[in-house]
Amino acid sequence: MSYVIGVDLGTSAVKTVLVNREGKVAFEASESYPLFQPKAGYSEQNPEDWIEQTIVSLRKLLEVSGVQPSEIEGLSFSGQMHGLVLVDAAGKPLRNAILWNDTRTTAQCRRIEKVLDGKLLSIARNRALEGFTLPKILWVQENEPEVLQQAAVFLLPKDYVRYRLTGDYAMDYSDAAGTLLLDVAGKQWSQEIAEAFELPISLCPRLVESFEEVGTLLPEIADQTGLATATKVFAGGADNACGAIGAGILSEGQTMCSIGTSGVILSYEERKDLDFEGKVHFFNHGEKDAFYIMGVTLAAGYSLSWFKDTFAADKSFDVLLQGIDQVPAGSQGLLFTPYIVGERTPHPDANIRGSFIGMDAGHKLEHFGRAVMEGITFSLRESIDILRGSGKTVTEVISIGGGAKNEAWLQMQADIFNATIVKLESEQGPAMGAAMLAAYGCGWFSSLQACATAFLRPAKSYDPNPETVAVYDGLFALYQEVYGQTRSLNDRLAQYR
Ligand SMILES: Nc1ncnc2c1ncn2[C@@H]1O[C@H](COP(=O)(O)OP(=O)(O)O)[C@@H](O)[C@H]1O
Ligand SMILES: O=C(CO)[C@@H](O)[C@H](O)COP(=O)(O)O
Repeated sequence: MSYVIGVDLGTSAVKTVLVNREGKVAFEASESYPLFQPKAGYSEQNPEDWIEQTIVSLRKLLEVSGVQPSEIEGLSFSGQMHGLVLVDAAGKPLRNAILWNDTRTTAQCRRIEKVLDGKLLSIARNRALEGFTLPKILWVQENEPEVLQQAAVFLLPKDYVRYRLTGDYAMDYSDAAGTLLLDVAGKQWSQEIAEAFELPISLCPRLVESFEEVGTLLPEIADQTGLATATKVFAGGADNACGAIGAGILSEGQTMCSIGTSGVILSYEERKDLDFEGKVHFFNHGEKDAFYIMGVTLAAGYSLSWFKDTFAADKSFDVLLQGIDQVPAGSQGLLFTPYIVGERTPHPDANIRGSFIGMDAGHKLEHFGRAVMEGITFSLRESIDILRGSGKTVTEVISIGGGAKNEAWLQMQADIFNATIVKLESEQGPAMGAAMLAAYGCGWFSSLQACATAFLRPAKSYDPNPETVAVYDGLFALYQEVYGQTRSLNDRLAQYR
């Protein structure tokens, strides 16, 4: 039997899947690593933690599966987007990685808008948001100039891991699109944007397609993981592009909901000249010359894990969520907004923070748990509404990520989105998408679409219940008011954080 491996470098953990020629996940492994928040709004990881845990995860995958290294033909990656890894001439990281959910860069976003004005949207096709990479590079330029001076190249998280596994620098278009330095439609680094901020273009690595073979494993990595040096390595893609591939979002009209640390509503797009005025992100897909649009909730799964860790640390997710289907839709008047690290879509606002509105003495832990899940899902509904408002029809949504593990949450998505929710056999969308890039790269299929047809199987679907849809429609209107009503309060509270 032959296999491919997908490595998903997430924010909470690295997940690896071993997939056979039929698309069956033969084995999966996961190793977590810490997130450092030295100040409010800061979010960093140590790139060395990614390397150590990726190696452990790959080794476990081989040991537990008993598969022979020679049976594994290829390996590819999916990675958390936007995170800045600056490396020196010897390939050593110069500081911790600054992650996608770090919001320290508001001043740099305003600088980008002032310097580039309308050019930003016409070239990079996205607004200046705190999470993107260029504002992070400018933050280092302004605050740690000695670090930027020593930098030979900047990489994104999974590109750094791939570099350590193969010894080569590269970045694929889908991940490069989230830097604000790429001419998204033209598929090349923007000299104009780099020059506007006095950044040498040599800082940008070689651009490749997600399914392109970029090397094989270094002997020391083969030694540590048990894999063969001949294993082909394919570039891989941004976790949302890979999630889309792993959910089969490969043609017009298909929509995905991903609840990982962040939350994403994503729709396939082949028209490169569409203008959403920056209301949603517009990025290159992992499929050649295709694109996708998406809206992002910064703290989706993260709101639930924050809630669990803070108020029910002794409980597993399954135990915490056990009683929530006994609580009626609307959590008996308790509303939550998931702005605990700021927000992106539809409110690009680093200062806004979350709220529980309507707390009553009768509310129990399960009301709060349900309200948190409803608030996260309402936030994602805002992105669904933007898609619908742009003329797209959303009647079916493929749901992936950690949030798709819970049945009640899947039904809640159906009722809040008023669409049928489909869960696939594996909710490991991004890791599966990475494995599919390797399978296609190895020549197992003539296209990613053909690979999706062979690999992806629906497990269950959840239809909206019209009565619950009506309840949620009413509550959603109230939810939408909370941002405006709490905005100025949060601006004034910011000084106390
Ligand atoms: N059993 C579960 N039920 C509901 N939600 C869960 C469960 N397990 C994990 N989650 C949610 O999924 C999130 C992690 O999703 P995952 O896709 O693994 O994230 P990432 O790729 O960002 O590391 C957690 O923050 C949590 O909110
Ligand atoms: O910033 C974005 C997308 O723009 C996030 O979606 C990151 O890519 C992190 O993803 P997860 O760790 O939640 O999968």
